[in-house]
Amino acid sequence: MTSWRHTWRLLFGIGREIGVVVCVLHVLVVATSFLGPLLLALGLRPLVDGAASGDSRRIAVGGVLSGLALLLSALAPVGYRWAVIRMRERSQMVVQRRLLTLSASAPGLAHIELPAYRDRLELLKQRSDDLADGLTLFAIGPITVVQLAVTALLLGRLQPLLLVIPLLAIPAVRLARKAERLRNSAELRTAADRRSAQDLFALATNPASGAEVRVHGVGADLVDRHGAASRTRHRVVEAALFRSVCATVAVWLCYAAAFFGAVVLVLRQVAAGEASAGDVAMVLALAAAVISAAGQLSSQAGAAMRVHTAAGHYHWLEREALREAGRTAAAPERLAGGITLDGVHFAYPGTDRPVLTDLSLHLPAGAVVALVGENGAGKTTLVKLLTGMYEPTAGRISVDGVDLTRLDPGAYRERITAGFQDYARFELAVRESVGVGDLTRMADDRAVRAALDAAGADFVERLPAGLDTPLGAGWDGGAELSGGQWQRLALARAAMRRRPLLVVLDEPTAALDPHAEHALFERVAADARQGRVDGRITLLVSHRFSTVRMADLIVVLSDGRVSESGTHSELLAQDGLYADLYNLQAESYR
Ligand SMILES: Nc1ncnc2c1ncn2[C@@H]1O[C@H](COP(=O)(O)OP(=O)(O)OP(=O)(O)O)[C@@H](O)[C@H]1O
Repeated sequence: MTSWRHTWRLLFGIGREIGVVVCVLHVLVVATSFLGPLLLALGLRPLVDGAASGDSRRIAVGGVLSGLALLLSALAPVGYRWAVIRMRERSQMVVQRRLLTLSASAPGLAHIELPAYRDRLELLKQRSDDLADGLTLFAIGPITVVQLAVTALLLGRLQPLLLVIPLLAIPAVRLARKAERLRNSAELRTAADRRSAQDLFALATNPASGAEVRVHGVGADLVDRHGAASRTRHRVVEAALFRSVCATVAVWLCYAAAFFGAVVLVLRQVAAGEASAGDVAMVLALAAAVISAAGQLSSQAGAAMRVHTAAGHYHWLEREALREAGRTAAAPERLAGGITLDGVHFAYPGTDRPVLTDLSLHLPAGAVVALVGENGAGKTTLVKLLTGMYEPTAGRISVDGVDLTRLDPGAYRERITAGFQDYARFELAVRESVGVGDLTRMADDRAVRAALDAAGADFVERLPAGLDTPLGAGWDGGAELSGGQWQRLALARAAMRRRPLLVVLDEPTAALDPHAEHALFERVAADARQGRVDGRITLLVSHRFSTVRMADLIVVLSDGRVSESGTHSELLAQDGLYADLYNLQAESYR
C-alpha cells in the first residue's frame, strides 16, 4: 500500500498540471456552496424570535440572512456542478495522459505479461476517474470538516450534550473507510475474473476474431464462459457491498436517534424557559446541517480511500516504469565489434520453464544474421531479449562490450528497428501509421514515402486520400487493408529509422506473396550493405530457407540452445538439423 504522502504528492502534481488558478477558483466555488445551510440556521433564530416578540429589526436581520441562505442554496448546486464537472474533465485529461505515458513508455515488456500487473492496470483504468475526482475531494474534505466544527460549536453553545451529534461523524468515517477496504479487497480478489469476462467479451465482439468464432461455432460457449466469470465476480463484490451497506444503515440509524434526542432536549429547555422558539428553529436547522455534513464526510472518507487505492496502483505502475531509470550508458554511435550473448538463460516472468538455456553467440558488426529453428525453439524470445524487452534471467548480453542492462533503454531503442510477424495495426492515418516508426520524422512526407517504397507498399497511392487516408473499417472513410498490406505498412515503419544499429525482421514475410518476399530480401541485402559503415546488424528470423541462405551467418536454435552456426555451405556440409530442414523444404518445391 502506498503512503498518504505519495497520494498527496500525486494529487498536487495533477493540480499543478491543471493550473493553480483553476484549482483555487474551484475550491472557492465549492466552499461557497457549503455556506447556505449555516446561514439559514443563523438567520432562523432572529427571524422566529423577532416574529414572536414583534421586533421588526430582528425580523429584518433574520429575513436578510435566510434570504441570502436560500439564494446561495439555489445557486450553489449550479456553481458546484460547473466547478466539479470542469475540474473532473481537466483532471481526467491529465490522469489519462500520465497513465498512457507510464504504460507506453516503460521500456520492457516483462511486467505487461505478469497477470498481477495486468490485473492492476485494469483496476487502475477503471479507477482513473477516482483519481481525477481526487482533487475535488481533497478540497471538499477540509471544507466539510470546518463546516462540521462551526456547526458543532453553535450547537454546543446551546446545549453541550448536542456535541454528540457531530462526534458521530468519527465512527461514520471509520466505517466508510472499512467499507472501502472491503470493496477494494473484493475487487483485487476478482480482478482476474473481471479481466477474463472482458477478454471473452472482446473475443466475441471483435471483428478480427469474428470469423473464427463463427466457423467454430463457439459463440454460445463464449457467452456461457463470460456469464460464469461475471457471476463469480459479482458474488464476491456484492457480498462486500452488502456488508458495507449494513454498516452505513447502522450509522444513519444512530444519526436519526441523535436528531430526535436533540429535539427532545431543546424542547425541554424551552419548557424550562432556558431557550426560545428561535433557538428550537436554529437547533433543528443546525442538527440537519450537521447530519448532512457528517454524512458527506463519511462518503468523502470512502471516496478518499478509493483515491488512495488508485494512487497506490499508479505508484506501482510508476515504479515499474522507473525501474530502468538507472540505466544511463549511451548507445554506441556505430558498432565496432557486435552483440555478444554470453551464457544467457531465460524464463518468462511467472514461469519456471527455461526457454533459452546457456546460450552463447556472437552477432558480428555489419553482418546479416539469420535465425532458424523449429516452432517454439526460442527465436522470437531471443529477439525480445536483443531488443531489450526482457532481461536474461542469467548470463549477459553486451553491445560492443557494454552490458545491455546498462544502456539507456530510450537511447538504445532509438538505434534499433524491427518488423514483427505479429505486427500492430495502428488504425491512424497512413502517414502516422508509418511515421510512428520514427516520431521525429513522422511529418516528413519524403521520409514516409521512402519507407513505403522500401516496403513495396505502392497500394497507398491508390487509397482515396493517399497518406491522409485513415486506416481501419471502423472509421468514417477508413480503408481496411489485407493482412499482407498491413504487414507492408509494418515493414515501412521498420524502415523509418535513419541509422539503426540493429534491424530485426522476425518472420516479416509471413503474410507477403512470393514476389513481395523476394523484393523485400533484395532490399534487406542492399540496406545491409549500406549499413555496414555503421556496423549495422540485420537479424532475420525466417522459416523460408530460400531467403535464409543469403545470410552471412546462420544460427540454428534448438530447444533454446544454439545447435549449429555458420554459412549456408558450411551448415550443409555439417549435414545436421539445418541441412535436414533445408533439404526437406527444397524437396517440397521440386
Ligand atoms: N509470453 C510468454 N510467456 C510464457 N511463455 C512464452 C511466452 N512467449 C513464448 N513462450 C514460450 O517460449 C517458447 C519459445 O517461444 P518463441 O516464440 O520464442 O519460439 P519461436 O522459435 O519464435 O517459435 P515460432 O517459430 O513458432 O515463432 C515456447 O515454448 C512458448 O510457449
